[in-house]
Amino acid sequence: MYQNNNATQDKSSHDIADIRLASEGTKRIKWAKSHMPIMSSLIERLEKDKPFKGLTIGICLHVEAKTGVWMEALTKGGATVALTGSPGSTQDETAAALVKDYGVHVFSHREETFADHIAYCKEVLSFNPDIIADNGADLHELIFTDRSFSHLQSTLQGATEETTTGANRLREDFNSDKWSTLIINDTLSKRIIENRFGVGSSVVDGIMRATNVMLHGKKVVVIGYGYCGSGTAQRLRGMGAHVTVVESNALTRLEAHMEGFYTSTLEKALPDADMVITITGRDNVLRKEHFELMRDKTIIANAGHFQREINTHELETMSSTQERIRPHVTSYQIGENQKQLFLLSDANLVNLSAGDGNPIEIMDLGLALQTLSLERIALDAKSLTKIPQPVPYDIEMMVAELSCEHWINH
Ligand SMILES: NC(=O)c1ccc[n+]([C@@H]2O[C@H](COP(=O)([O-])OP(=O)(O)OC[C@H]3O[C@@H](n4cnc5c(N)ncnc54)[C@H](O)[C@@H]3O)[C@@H](O)[C@H]2O)c1
Repeated sequence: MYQNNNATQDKSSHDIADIRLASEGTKRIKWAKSHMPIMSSLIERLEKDKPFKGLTIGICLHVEAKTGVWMEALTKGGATVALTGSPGSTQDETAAALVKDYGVHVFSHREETFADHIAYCKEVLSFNPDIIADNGADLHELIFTDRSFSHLQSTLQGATEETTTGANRLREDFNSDKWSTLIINDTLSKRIIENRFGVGSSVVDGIMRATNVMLHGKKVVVIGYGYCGSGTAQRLRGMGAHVTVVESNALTRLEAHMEGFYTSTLEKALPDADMVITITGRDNVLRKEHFELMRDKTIIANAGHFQREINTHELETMSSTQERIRPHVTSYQIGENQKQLFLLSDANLVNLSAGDGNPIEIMDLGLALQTLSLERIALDAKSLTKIPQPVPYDIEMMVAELSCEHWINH
């Protein structure tokens, strides 16, 4: 078993589905790396410079092949890494490869529940990380709320946070001034390139893989027209769907209108929809009263960070039977007429659960932002103010220039 020098020694080193899947996972990671020129060049440099030597990094990010390339960058850069993912998005092959071939302490498996996820976040924090890289602020929350980890409030050198949801939680719920958290999602490059273009196309891909249904001519309601929702609405329109946007912010709704989308309220839009997608980052967006309005055979999916955008408990309670009819489709029978509603991927992020998540090249850019942010914290945390804040501008511009070099000028 891989020996970790910095972390607590008398604890399990990993918890994954099946170590025998490692060779398949290593192939996936190598395929991803072959399309990640920015990360490949960073890996070469970090292996020489070793900026993370002696440091333990605790990470929460989807355990999939592109993340695997990031793990290679951090371990070759000298770090001990403990990693967990999110419910529904873990590739068990990648998890096995990271444990066996990359020496990462992985706590994650495909079928994990949200309770498992929190237990795994605790496993990661029990390695006493010097730096954390978070996804949705679950690691941050534990450091602030669980006494077992409160000592990290004074020892942590810094953190990154990947998502819109995590950024909202850090600013609205925790308001920490104990260390700097660099918010990857605050960069325009992540918002525009990843959220708009990457999420837009991968959500369409995930829905098509999950259902195998045609999108042309379908009436699709997209709830939330932020960076991810607008990209998703655009890509769905490109596939021939008739898209209606439901957006709570008046200015953003106006933007959707100016882009030529129908805009409406849930009450008006749902009875006529073939498909409904939530992508807001907020809880309980779809509830009992909304399921009641939907017609027979409506397909429902979530692409926002947390499953709880859709109240699956209320959907279960109001249905007489539930049946998994395809690997990513559950049918709920509802009411006297036995209306069927189809929920994709148990309301987990449909692009990561039913598909492979964002295209590889897009995550080459996003993970370069992550890597350089962690390097800045490791080498120069004192230059950063101790609050949640954007990634330093020079890092964002460096990654944008590298992307131009590899995507356009090559
Ligand atoms: N699936 C993925 O791969 C992926 C990638 C990045 C981000 N995300 C997640 O997607 C979600 C959205 O991210 P974003 O960057 O687009 O955020 P954003 O803040 O840019 O947009 C969210 C939009 O939803 C609207 N909204 C909020 N509550 C609403 C409601 N009840 N009804 C209608 N509209 C509502 C807001 O006004 C806002 O315009 C977040 O949870 C984020 O973490 C997912």
